Amino acid sequence: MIISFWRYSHLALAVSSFLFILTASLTGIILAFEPIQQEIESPVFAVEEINTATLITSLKDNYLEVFGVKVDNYHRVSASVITEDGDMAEFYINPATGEKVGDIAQESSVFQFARSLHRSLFLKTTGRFFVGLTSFFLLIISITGLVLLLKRQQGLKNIFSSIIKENFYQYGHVYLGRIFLIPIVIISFSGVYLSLFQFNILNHAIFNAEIDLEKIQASPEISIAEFPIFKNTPVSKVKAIEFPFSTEVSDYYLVELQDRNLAVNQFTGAILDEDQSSVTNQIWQYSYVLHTGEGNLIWAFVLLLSCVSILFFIYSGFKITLKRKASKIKNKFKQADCTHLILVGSETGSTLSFAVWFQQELIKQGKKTFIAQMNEFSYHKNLQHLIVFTATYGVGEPPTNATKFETKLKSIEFINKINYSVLGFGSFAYPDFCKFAYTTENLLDQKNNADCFLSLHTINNKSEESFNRWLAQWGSLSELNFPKFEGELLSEKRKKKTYQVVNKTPILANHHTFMVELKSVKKQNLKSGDLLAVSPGENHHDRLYSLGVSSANTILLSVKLHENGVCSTYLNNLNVGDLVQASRLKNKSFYFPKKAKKVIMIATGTGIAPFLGMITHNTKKNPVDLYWGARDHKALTHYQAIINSAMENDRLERFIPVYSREDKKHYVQNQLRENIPQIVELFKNGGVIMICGSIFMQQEVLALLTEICEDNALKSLSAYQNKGQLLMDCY
Ligand SMILES: Cc1cc2nc3c(=O)[nH]c(=O)nc-3n(C[C@H](O)[C@H](O)[C@H](O)COP(=O)(O)O)c2cc1C
Repeated sequence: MIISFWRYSHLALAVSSFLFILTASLTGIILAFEPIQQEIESPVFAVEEINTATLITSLKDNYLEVFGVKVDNYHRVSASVITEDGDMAEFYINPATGEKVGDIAQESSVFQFARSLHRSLFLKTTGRFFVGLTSFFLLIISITGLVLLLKRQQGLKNIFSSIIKENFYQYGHVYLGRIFLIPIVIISFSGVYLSLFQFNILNHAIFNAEIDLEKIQASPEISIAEFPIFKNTPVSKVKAIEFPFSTEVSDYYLVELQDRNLAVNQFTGAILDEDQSSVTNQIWQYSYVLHTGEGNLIWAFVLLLSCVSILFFIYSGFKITLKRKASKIKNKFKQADCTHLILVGSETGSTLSFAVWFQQELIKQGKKTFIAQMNEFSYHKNLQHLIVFTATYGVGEPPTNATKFETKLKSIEFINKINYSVLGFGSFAYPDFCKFAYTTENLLDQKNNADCFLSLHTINNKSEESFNRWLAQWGSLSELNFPKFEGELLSEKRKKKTYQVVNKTPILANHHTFMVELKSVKKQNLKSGDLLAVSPGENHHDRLYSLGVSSANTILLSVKLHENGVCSTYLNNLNVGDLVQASRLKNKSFYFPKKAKKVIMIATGTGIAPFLGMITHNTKKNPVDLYWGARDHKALTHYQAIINSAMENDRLERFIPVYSREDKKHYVQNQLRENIPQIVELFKNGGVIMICGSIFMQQEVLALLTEICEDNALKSLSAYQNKGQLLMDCY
């Protein structure tokens, strides 16, 4: 696995503190309910509108003696008093009347348990230390996460732009990271800050009133109701008041306000001493409220959701890491003995998985092959073939393990002639598609003794089909026969199901196409656009087909019979009633849009199958145009009835067949060019373009769409793709 400093720090800290973070989040979820419960249960008094003078007077009127009052973060006022019956008691009061409104309840044992675990893991000082350290780790994990997010989204200004989907866990990790990053930074920072007090690194300043007792006056005495400081201070600003112990003039009120401490003469109301609350204390107060959610229902709820999100981050983070760890660089031979060298530029490991597979296949074919990261490039005179597999990051930049490649290459002289081939991995969603692969090819181009064996091939979104096309070309040039790369899609152990053939058309002469209709033996919910991986037998790999769902809810497959095609031959030999083993792969990114003012479907050949299903089930009668490219009108034979029925039922507005050997003799992209205003309208109005069929057609159509976007001052095509206005399933 190859990772950058930020990714490594993010991962290493998450792994090392995962058990503590897990405990803190689970207990945090429980504790978040406490302020929610308190907030709901607490009697509400308008403490902003009641002044402290009223509070003190009413207490003095109601009780024999008052020791003190406290106002908590929920704005509940409690008093410690001697009642008329002579009992010492502490309870909640109405601040306006001084009357008792409720007992101070014992904290529930669930919250007590969760709090102890949350604060000290039941390990006293050692536990508190680990909890503090965990908060610190969480803070760093959040900061490194932010850096990774900024890199992924290409800067702050794009932070809320749509996220490029690679898989569910990666998408969820980034999506929720964006939402919960700030609350988690606040939780972790406040946690660290509160911990500093536990270890006396920071201390609460204690207010020691400095008063010259000789000079305290008992006159002019005024009633408490007239004390300016009490009259002008609402109860909401008070944290605690300690009442004078006796009626001696040297005893005074000790008042703790939100922002300062005061000593107040009990006869004259004069302020005897005053101390601003220290910054440390104030930050403590904010940290405490932000960390616990006390007194703010909405924030408590945010804390609850943040703790739940941390659980998701832990789970999805591990899923992502395990996936990335799947491929590792391993070498069987010494580099000096190898004729083939594969260099890999990969940040998150997916390019590496292609490269490792290719290395193994070359070795199987008897080629001594070495694999290395691009940064580790070194030359040996036995080298004949240099194959570079590289991803692109940032704005067309190299992945972290390829940053030194250019310098290394410049310092190398190829003593003997070598052949090089570059394979670029990237995504159309980025403006600089596979740019670093182009840079690499240019650099190699300039070297002496280096010949281009196969010119640059680019792969969008880790497309296995596209990789297989490169493989076939590279194989034929080097006279090697490679099996198909079937990557993770097919290597995953999926459950196979049994399907029965309910219909099969004969082969269409000259076109070699046929339709198969399958029905799942057990009930299954399928959607047009899903993929069916058909098993042609034990010794063969599965083959993927885009499926359509017919009006009778059967699976429609449109198949082209290939001369040596194991799976297409297998399907063609089936008879009605035969059973087929296959598994369904959900392909959510290629479903018919639920809401779209207009849909343009573009297909060639058998790529029409999912669209046949989609138009059949277009019950809302959304306007759909279907462009379909084929050699001649006979190719339509199998699909004609479905298309006619969809048009009659207004489920398909326009069907535009484009025949390359008839009429104008042109291709779908030529036909689309005649309808540019309609495409511009569609992009502007949130319509959707769906493409299914050959990669060649896809590339031509994408080139046209890019041109249309540029010429008509629209957004970039990748922006529409990110918004789900361009859906593709090409092979
Ligand atoms: C943050 C980020 C930036 C990217 N930038 C580009 C880019 O500029 N051009 C491009 O073609 N692909 C870009 N990609 C797509 C990756 O190159 C592509 O997903 C590649 O298959 C990843 O390979 P890896 O898993 O081996 O690192 C980017 C991906 C991410 C996450």
